[in-house]
Amino acid sequence: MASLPFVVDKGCCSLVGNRNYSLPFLSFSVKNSIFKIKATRKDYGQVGGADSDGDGDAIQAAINKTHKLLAVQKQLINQIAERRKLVSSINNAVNDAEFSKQGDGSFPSLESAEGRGSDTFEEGYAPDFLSGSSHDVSVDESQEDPSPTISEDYDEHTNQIGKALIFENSVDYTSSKELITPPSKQVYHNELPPFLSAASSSTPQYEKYERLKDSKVEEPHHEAKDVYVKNPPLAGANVMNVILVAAECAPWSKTGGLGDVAGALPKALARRGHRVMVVVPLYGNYAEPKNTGIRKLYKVDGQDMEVTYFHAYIDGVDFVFIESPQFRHMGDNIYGGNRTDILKRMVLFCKAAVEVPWHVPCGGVCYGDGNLVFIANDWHTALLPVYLKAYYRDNGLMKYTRAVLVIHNIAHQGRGPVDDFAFVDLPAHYLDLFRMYDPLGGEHFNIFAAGLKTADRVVTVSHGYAWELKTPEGGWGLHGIINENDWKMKGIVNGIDTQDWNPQIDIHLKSDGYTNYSLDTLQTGKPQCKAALQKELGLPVRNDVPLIGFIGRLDQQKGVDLIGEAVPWIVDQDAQLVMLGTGRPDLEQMLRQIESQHHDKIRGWVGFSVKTAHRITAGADILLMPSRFEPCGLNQLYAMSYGTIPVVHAVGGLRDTVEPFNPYEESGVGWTFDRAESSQLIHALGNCLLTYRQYKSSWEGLQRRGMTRDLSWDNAAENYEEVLVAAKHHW
Ligand SMILES: Nc1ncnc2c1ncn2[C@@H]1O[C@H](COP(=O)(O)OP(=O)(O)O[C@H]2O[C@H](CO)[C@@H](O)[C@H](O)[C@H]2O)[C@@H](O)[C@H]1O
Repeated sequence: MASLPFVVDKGCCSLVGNRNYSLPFLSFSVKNSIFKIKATRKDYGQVGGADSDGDGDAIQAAINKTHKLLAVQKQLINQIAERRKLVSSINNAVNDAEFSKQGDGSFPSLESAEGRGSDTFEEGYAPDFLSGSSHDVSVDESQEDPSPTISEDYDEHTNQIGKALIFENSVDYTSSKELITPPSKQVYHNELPPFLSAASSSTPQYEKYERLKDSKVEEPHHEAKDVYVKNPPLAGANVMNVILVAAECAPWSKTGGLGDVAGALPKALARRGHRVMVVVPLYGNYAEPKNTGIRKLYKVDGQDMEVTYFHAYIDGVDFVFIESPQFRHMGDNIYGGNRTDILKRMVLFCKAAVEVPWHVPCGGVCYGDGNLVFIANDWHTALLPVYLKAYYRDNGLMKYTRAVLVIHNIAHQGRGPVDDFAFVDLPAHYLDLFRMYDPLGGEHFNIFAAGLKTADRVVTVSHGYAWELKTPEGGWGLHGIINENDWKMKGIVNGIDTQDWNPQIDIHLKSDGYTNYSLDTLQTGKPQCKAALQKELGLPVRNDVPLIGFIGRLDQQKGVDLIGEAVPWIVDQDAQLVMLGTGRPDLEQMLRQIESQHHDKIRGWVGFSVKTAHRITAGADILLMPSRFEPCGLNQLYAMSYGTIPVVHAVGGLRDTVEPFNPYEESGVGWTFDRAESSQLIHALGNCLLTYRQYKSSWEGLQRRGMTRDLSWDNAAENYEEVLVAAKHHW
């Protein structure tokens, strides 16, 4: 029997004989393990049509060949199955290591998860408070994406526990000589799922698919970081699904540092190979996210509230936006409204966010609740670990899902009267988690307290702040709980987004006379930015005056009033001062007043402008941060990377990150002072100005050390990973 070379294309498999016979068209699908053999009479006729005398023989020969071909196909199918098993076993080996404590080895299935409503919980697992908590509303048929259905098989591509959501329009997949695992195109329609691109790229099957895949992914405004696709996951066997949940996320929504962290940390975790999602409210009409068509109802204060899920995939991260009338147009007032308004918004947000891994297919596949860790942030999402426990884990659901709570600022706790408990919709015995007493507030309801108690792990944003939180002064009434939970607490210093905050590529320095610069071009680039800033703000354009900057929320925390007290001294120094901020009306008024009193030297910009923040960071020589407390602080990190010298109160993260200048050893990156007092600020700033004016080489050394520091999120992400792993193994 002559060998029959294969001619393979993506849609079908045809075979050509050595006598130019066209052999029967065969197609099969590996999807759902159903194989279809199509051989029409016409096809057979063509096979035998070469020799009319030998029609019978030819047909018989063709039939024999077809049988052989079928055997070959069967063999190929078996090989595919073997490959699938191999990939599956690789993934399972990873998962097994993580889930070895699981007992029966079973995973919670998405099927039961899908049932999230009371009618589909297992008998006896239907918590009263959950029934009606979320309902399927509908999937909008008009959306481009087809409705997902549950596939019959476990899909090893998804690294997913439970049944995978597969889109109906998936194409049949045919074999080739080079066996390629059915491409995720079947499952992910036009994009490579994030966890696959990094986590699984080391397996040959995926590498082959890499070459085949349509490289077009949704990339609205960031460039793809395909560089990561080729590397094996840095996280190794610890690869997991991570969902960061926050009330704000840059660049879409930001009132301060939380937005920056929510926009940047997930990308760093994704670079380590994790499958990472951010869940955030949709406050406006953003360009990037697309409506998934998936809608749900959640009860808040007895009323059904509808949410719709939007999705964007950017820089290896799934961004899921929760749209609801409650969030619409709140972008400039994220924490605004009265106490119960914001409480209800956060109840809705947390209820919807905790079920995102069940409902929202990202690249076609839901995250599922196995091998999953949530990262909640501040009091706004501190209800998430509570809901995870009360609604799900107490009821045998989401058994393998964990929650880490990050403290960015303990000063805001979600406090209210004990009666507020009614809004959070929890079983009565949960009240004790929220009930607090302190001498100032008396008995009250405290959301941060409940979150800290229920989270599997707690992170705060610097080592210094982790220590301060345990003191009565730094814990703001929660120090007792924090001390009790010290065993699960860790300080991790924030990083910075080196794409957004990088003087070499900063998009805000590309116009109006500003320029990008690096360490090599610092001596020309930075003065140019300084001149552009002075010009833009209408200050005298002089390179010889030190330009001092401040950027931040105008409140008690940031110590902006201390700068106000130091203004008479500052203007006597022949220096310029530029302040940007928004917040307390009296402090906003202070900014306006000092500007009008010293119009030739001071600008007080009241408002929120990301562009201006970048330009001040580049154009200023010195950045002041006299914060009374500062959990981490990002502006001093941004300043350092732009060659701008920080002068800071040595507290919290500022102490951790600003090593004081030592003129004898020529070390350090800035100046610090020990007490939040204007006299101390003046003393430190005085030394700084002296060095600026008289010790140029020391100044350049300070700039160089700041600019060459690794301030990226990559180190922090590795530390977060340790916490996530610890949470995962916490039972
Ligand atoms: N008027 C304005 N216009 C434009 N941009 C403005 C602005 N005011 C502030 N910003 C920006 O907001 C961010 C502020 O970040 P910070 O970390 O300094 O403070 P914040 O107190 O909000 O964050 C809390 O969370 C973060 C993150 O964990 C901790 O670092 C911090 O210590 C803690 O208080 C910076 O990106 C800054 O440029």
